[in-house]
Amino acid sequence: MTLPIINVNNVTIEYTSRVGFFKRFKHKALDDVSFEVQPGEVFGILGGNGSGKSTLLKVLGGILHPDEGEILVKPGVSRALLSLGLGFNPELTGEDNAIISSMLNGYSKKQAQDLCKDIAEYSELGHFFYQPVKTYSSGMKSRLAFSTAVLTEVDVLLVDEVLSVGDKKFKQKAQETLSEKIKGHQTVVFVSHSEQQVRKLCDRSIWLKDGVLQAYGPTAEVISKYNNG
Ligand SMILES: Nc1ncnc2c1ncn2[C@@H]1O[C@H](COP(=O)(O)OP(=O)(O)OP(=O)(O)O)[C@@H](O)[C@H]1O
Repeated sequence: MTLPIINVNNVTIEYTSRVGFFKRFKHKALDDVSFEVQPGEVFGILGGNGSGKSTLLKVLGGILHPDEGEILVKPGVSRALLSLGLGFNPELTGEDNAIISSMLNGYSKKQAQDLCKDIAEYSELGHFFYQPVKTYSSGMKSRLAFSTAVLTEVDVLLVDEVLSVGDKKFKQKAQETLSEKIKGHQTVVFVSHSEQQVRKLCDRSIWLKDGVLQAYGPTAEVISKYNNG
């Protein structure tokens, strides 16, 4: 077996929220979670509402840092998180957000500006591409997020339900592009409520329940446990 591209070791994330002037509520969104993602594989994260899937994706994307445990990413590996409404500055235009995203992924300003033309075309946002993101609908934000992440070459794509919004035509185009990337051995970590999508796309998967890992391995086996549990 090759060396993992991402190694998740005993990761725990605890959210603290204020529930009154003197009271705080603590909740473990992830509890001692461990698994590995191999280069070139499509890895699925299954689980019901509130099970910790999006939190885990944010940890994998380096946006959240574990309270306990660690995440080891192979040196030099770039990651992009495709998630609705995350990471965009609402005051900036789609164009500026796309440029910043690509530059955060290691592109020079000139390279990012060149790529921007492709992102504008792929996203089919028309003149809205040059308007502030706060004027976008959720479907338009998802188009911008998908187009930016998928056209910027990154080593690991972290996909969070982005494919579930947008109109039928764009959704189909997005799925075809993702399939092409997968055929080209793109590493993808994929969160979905849809068992069929995970079954179709993912080699291996995990199932999370209340932040705790219930199953880890080949997707068919994980789905069978998910359905019985
Ligand atoms: N910023 C936050 N502050 C406090 N609690 C949070 C926060 N974000 C998430 N949680 C809690 O952490 C748990 C896991 O949330 P998360 O969004 O990761 O779940 P999920 O599996 O992605 O859910 P869904 O399928 O509904 O999108 C939930 O109980 C949620 O209420």
